[in-house]
Amino acid sequence: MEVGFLGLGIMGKAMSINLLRHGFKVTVWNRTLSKCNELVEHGASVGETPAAVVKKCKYTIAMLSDPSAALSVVFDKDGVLDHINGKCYIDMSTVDADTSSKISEAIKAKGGYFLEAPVSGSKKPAEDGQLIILVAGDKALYDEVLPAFDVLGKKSFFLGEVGNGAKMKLVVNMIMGSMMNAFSEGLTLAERSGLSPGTLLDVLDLGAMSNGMFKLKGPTMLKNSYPPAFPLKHQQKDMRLALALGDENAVSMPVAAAANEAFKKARSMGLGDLDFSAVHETLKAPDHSS
Ligand SMILES: NC(=O)C1=CN([C@@H]2O[C@H](COP(=O)(O)OP(=O)(O)OC[C@H]3O[C@@H](n4cnc5c(N)ncnc54)[C@H](OP(=O)(O)O)[C@@H]3O)[C@@H](O)[C@H]2O)C=CC1
Ligand SMILES: O=CCCC(=O)O
Repeated sequence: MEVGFLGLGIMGKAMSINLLRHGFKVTVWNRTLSKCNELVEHGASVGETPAAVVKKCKYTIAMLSDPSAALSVVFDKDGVLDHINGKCYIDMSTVDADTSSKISEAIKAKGGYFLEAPVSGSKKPAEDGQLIILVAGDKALYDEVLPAFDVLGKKSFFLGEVGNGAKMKLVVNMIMGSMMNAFSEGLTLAERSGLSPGTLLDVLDLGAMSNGMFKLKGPTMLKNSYPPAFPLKHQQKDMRLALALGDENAVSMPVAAAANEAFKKARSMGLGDLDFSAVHETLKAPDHSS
């Protein structure tokens, strides 16, 4: 199967390398074109523009930072729409349902086929083909591209009409962002009250709250180390979009709202490009206890 891939950030790079490793022919494009060079070393071809990639490939996947990037790649000059007639577009970026619907409508109006397919799972699962893929849109296209989803992920869910994949992803990340803040507060409280935060990790791991995120991020957070797997600026974008979904549906989300404030504070401290676990740093204000 020949696929195009737009967006070679942390996720897009890992996903496209994984596709190449599994025998897919991949043509890549990235806004900063120099980032394509590493993919060429892995066997990819390069398209000069999103339009050129779509022209060449029957299926094009996108993995872009946010709604504005996702819209720009489709609607701007030399964008996806130029050659979409008869072609298939799969947007795996995390965006809101409105953005996804706008893209879907425009693509269908030009004779193309569309799926939204945001993912749960981060850099390592992307490298290992262990993502969880939240798909919605054209069911026939979903069935057609299952071989690619099977390489990229350990499980895909077909959720019905466009928007449902985006909403599911935002709900999941809203929970994750809130949990990360509670976890950071717990680590800080343990330390400041004279307990060993390392022992707290062991206690948590043995009980009902044991989870992959605490296990993965806890040890690095205790070392004040936040190499970006999921950049904090993207987690804050997801909290913002999830809160907007809460507004639309009159769902009160005080915990998520507080978590969003903490991520905003972290961004204002210049931590946006670090891993989202760097929200831990917002709790390290000078200690006035003595
Ligand atoms: N990292 C993670 O763990 C996960 C991320 N996601 C989601 O996946 C998406 C990508 O995340 P990730 O790879 O981490 O992000 P990165 O910040 O590493 O990469 C972002 C990508 O978007 C491109 N981009 C940004 N703005 C524009 C624009 N205006 N026009 C065209 N391209 C643009 C960047 O291009 P350039 O190189 O030129 O800047 C880059 O290729 C996001 O929606 C994120 O929320 C989902 C699951 C996990
Ligand atoms: O959107 C990013 C999700 C990161 C994860 O699921 O670990």
